[in-house]
Amino acid sequence: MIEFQHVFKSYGQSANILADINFTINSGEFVFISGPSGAGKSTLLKMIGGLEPPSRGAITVKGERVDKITPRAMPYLRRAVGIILQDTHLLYDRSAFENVMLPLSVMGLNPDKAASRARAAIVKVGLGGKEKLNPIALSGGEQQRLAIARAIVNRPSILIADEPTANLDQENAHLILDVFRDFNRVGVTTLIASHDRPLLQCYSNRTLLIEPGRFTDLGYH
Ligand SMILES: Nc1ncnc2c1ncn2[C@@H]1O[C@H](COP(=O)(O)OP(=O)(O)OP(=O)(O)O)[C@@H](O)[C@H]1O
Repeated sequence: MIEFQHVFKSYGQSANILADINFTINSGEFVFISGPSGAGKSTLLKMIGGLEPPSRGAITVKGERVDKITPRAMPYLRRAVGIILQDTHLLYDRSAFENVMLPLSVMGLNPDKAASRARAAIVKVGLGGKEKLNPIALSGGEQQRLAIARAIVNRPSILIADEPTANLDQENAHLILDVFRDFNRVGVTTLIASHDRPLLQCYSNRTLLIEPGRFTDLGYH
């Protein structure tokens, strides 16, 4: 489902941040990308989502070569991969509901159908009853859950999240990971970058470790 073959990445003239990365993630897996700050976790996730090109190597997502993606194939990738970046990019000039509606409006879905899907997504992340609030009125953990609702509203088969529990206390961090777990249980392939090893150890999963100059597939625990 996601395959990296001899992938290298550097920014501009800088040295390689990621060098000769090889791995395969199968459909339905729950994978953590772990490692110290600055090692390249965000870069790896962005490359899967087609937001950052590799410098060299092949990246295949759902049978599409992302490193060679054409503008025509981009909407397919956008729908297939739900992305939650470190900055949630929520819009504070509209309600929680309107934030979740946004990706559906872009797709041109029938408004009634879109509204019921958006409502269902909000309920799924535990924010039922808060749809009319501006995201600014939500707690950090709730804003993170709203970003998850917006990422899954298009029913992607892959969900990737960059440090979704950063700045959250333990209880809220677990709530967020439980939300991802629930989506994974219904078949969504899930990748989460986090440097919080103790938190990750609470979940049975596969871990890919990125350290400066080194990539290790730690397998399942
Ligand atoms: N757009 C960019 N242009 C230049 N350098 C970049 C860019 N994005 C990331 N980098 C550099 O690449 C390296 C890896 O960054 P990345 O954000 O992927 O690491 P990370 O493991 O996700 O870190 P963190 O846990 O702090 O988010 C860092 O040295 C960073 O400064």
